[in-house]
Amino acid sequence: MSAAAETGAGQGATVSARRVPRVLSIAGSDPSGGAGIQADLKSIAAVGGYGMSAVTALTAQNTRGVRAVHVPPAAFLGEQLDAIGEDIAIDAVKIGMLANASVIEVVAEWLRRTSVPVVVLDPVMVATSGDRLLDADAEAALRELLPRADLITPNLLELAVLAREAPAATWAEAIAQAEAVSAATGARVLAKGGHLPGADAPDALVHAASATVVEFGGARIATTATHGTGCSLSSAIATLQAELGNWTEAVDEARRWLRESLRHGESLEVGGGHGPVSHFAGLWSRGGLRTAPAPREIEADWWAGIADVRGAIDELPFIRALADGTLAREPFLGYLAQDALYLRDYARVLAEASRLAPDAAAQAFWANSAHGALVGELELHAGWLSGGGAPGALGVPGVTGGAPGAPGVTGTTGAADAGRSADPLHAAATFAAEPDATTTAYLDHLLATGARGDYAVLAAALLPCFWIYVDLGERLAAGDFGERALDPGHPYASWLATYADPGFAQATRQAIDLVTLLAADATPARREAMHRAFRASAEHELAFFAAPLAHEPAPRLARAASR
Ligand SMILES: Nc1ncnc2c1ncn2[C@@H]1O[C@H](COP(=O)(O)OP(=O)(O)O)[C@@H](O)[C@H]1O
Ligand SMILES: Cc1ncc(COP(=O)(O)OP(=O)(O)O)c(N)n1
Repeated sequence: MSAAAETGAGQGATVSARRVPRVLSIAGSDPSGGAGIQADLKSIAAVGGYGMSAVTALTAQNTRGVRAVHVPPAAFLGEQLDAIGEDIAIDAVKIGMLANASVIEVVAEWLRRTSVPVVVLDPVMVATSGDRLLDADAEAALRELLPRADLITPNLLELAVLAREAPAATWAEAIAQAEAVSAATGARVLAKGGHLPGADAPDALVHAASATVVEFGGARIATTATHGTGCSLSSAIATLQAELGNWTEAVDEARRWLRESLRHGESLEVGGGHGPVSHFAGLWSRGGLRTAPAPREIEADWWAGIADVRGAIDELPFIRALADGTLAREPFLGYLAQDALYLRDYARVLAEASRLAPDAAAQAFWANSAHGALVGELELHAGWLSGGGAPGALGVPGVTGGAPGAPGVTGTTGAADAGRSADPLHAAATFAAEPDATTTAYLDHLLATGARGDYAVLAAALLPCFWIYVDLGERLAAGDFGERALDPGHPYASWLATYADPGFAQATRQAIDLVTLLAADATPARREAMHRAFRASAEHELAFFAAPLAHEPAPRLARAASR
């Protein structure tokens, strides 16, 4: 029967799924880190569990073999088990090396009075090196313990001992032995083909009570790094069973993880014998090793990373002339005409972000921003472009329009107050101009980012339009560009007022929080892609501000250091 064919008969449905299962390994110590409790704790963590360990025995071993075994008094194992069990709810137990009959008795007695939902028993008898890890006279005690397990995971030689037969020479014989052991104990048995000769390394989950045999195929991986594979597999299965509550799925996933770890074992270069598997290879390659930066760190880092762009914007003749009121009307209106064209498509990209957003709050935020960019902003533009005059006055109530390109704004604008444009979105003058090369380049960047469909990267690309304008507005309002910008008689007073709009500042705060949270949760590669998109948009902002007075010498960009 294939894994997919099993219907779930006898799947151990009593197990309640737990996101981070608390898993106890009762096993021996391998100081070389490849087998025993060391392998168990790594395996439990690697597949998503919280690992604990009660040590049955200390071995002196490395990748070449076992040199000595020391078994502390069994009563001390009992103390370890009680200390854990009396304080911590245990979702699964994995049992490994038990050393002798006294140790087995302590474990059996503890299991009798402890309710553990998942018990996986790896009946460790002899290491691959040939060294004994269980006293010969302890086999009978081990047999007594077997029915306490939900799953037993013997290798080929251990299976033969448990079945009281000669080691299986074929895979079919191994499955037959596993059926016999399952029938005798009531437990599931995982027959393992690791010690079989041949190109395949199959496993089979055998359950006599439900007459099911689920086979897991797989080519043998050519590696010497097989030390501790049995320990690692059984711990991973215990953890995954506690999480998934389905033996077939737990074994399937544990095997997929083990095979990936086996493939990377040799690259660890641990020891000259049979080295360990690389328990975290998959996590290391997929998740990265460094702790992700917090949203606030990303905010500071990205902002510092465009210090050069912001500095260059501050020095632009357009910004300086806008601030001190000397900007001629023609370049100002030219700027507004391009900004109107920009906003029309920027709103489309905001709407695309809303479409891609994974939750309702983000969806509403981007949709509201798209609406604000179209309605609030374009009304303001239309007022200037159709009438050619300054709409409204500084501080007109209800003027909640943001800066050019600033979304997230609503309310009556100066243009509406001036009554010049009843329907700005259709006012011919608003969109009369052709987009110039700078506007086209910025929009191409945003539209292409939107079309690629990566929500986080798109959100990062949209952010500079909020952030740079609000920063500029706050500093203009604070007089950083000269007192003239605060003068109600300034020719562009009502326009400058929109830069410092509190509603826009609030929307910008939301956008920063949203994007930096996405970046903190992203993989390093994705975070980097977000950062690149953010930086590119910031550079487009600079070009956009420079364009109206492009004949003036543009400031040079001295790129700021960024992480
Ligand atoms: N070279 C290999 N390639 C692929 N899988 C392997 C290899 N060696 C062992 N395994 C797998 O590792 C797990 C442990 O098996 P095994 O080595 O038989 O047990 P033990 O480590 O208890 O002796 C099984 O899932 C087995 O199929
Ligand atoms: C302390 C300790 N426990 C168990 C083993 C056996 O490990 P296992 O996973 O069965 O694999 P091999 O190392 O025997 O291939 C051990 N060596 N030490």
